[in-house]
Amino acid sequence: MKGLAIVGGGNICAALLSGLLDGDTPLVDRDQISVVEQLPDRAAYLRERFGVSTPELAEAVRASDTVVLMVKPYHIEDLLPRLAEHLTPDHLVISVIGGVSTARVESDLPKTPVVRAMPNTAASVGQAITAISAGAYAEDTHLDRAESLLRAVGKVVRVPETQLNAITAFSGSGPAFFFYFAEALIDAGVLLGLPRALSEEMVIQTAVGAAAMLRDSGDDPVHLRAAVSSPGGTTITAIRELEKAGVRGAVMAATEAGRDRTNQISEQADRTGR
Ligand SMILES: NC(=O)C1=CN([C@@H]2O[C@H](COP(=O)(O)OP(=O)(O)OC[C@H]3O[C@@H](n4cnc5c(N)ncnc54)[C@H](O)[C@@H]3O)[C@@H](O)[C@H]2O)C=CC1
Ligand SMILES: O=C(O)[C@@H]1CCC=N1
Repeated sequence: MKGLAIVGGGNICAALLSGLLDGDTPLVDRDQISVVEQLPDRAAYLRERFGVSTPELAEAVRASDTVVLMVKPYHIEDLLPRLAEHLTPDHLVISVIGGVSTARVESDLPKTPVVRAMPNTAASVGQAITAISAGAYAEDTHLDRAESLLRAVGKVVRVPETQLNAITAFSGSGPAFFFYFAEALIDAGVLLGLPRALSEEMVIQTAVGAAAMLRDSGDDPVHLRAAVSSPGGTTITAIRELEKAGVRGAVMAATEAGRDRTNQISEQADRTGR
């Protein structure tokens, strides 16, 4: 890689930078990374925290062959025409922008290879799952380039772009759903009379243990839950309450709502295209 330019230095950018640069053997040389961030205080934080440079757009694009877009969907109308002025035929654009299609990004750029990617914030600890799709001008070599970058911060799967709006609301948002459940369980421990710090410690380690079992045991969640649920015991008694409250249906409805919101963002973005 010649250099990596990231445009938009917010939460997902910080997660990617943590995953790439933290640790004893950084996966990418920090001298090769520049972040274009419009808020001066945020740019200063990124320089201080990650040791990356924060130049203007033109300079960052000139010093790179890969440009990662990490702005909000409503930022693209202003950004893409300015980006187009600085791109060369050697550039690959990786767009992480939720709900914005490769066709919409391409519509403001000069026949540029675009790969759309949906990671999640677990990139910060090298445990993301990222789905990627190629745009009209991206070839396998471009997908390979995007994959090798994103593999440095977790797993990568290649999917048809038609699945990416669902995936945005599913694994893109996914960590938030697990954090939400952890929050609820910590409060539940407090309700049962445990000190909050102890409840938090127990919930975090229980989540880590359950995640490791899901990944490593070779068993599916149904069997793993059955093995915790003794006949006539405490677990099944508690699970009945989750079923009565419709938690399973609520999870499905929540992801549908997220997917619908992503579709709405896509339509709004398409209306601003050329
Ligand atoms: N936060 C997450 O977990 C994930 C976010 N995404 C996607 O990543 C994108 C960014 O999300 P967040 O980081 O959460 O948002 P954020 O609001 O934290 O960060 C966006 C940053 O872009 C900057 N920015 C906007 N326009 C700019 C421009 N023209 N030049 C330079 N900087 C500019 C803003 O000042 C802000 O710091 C969104 O499109 C979102 O859908 C994708 C996967 C996961
Ligand atoms: O909430 C959002 O819009 C973004 C997309 C996926 C995760 N965060």
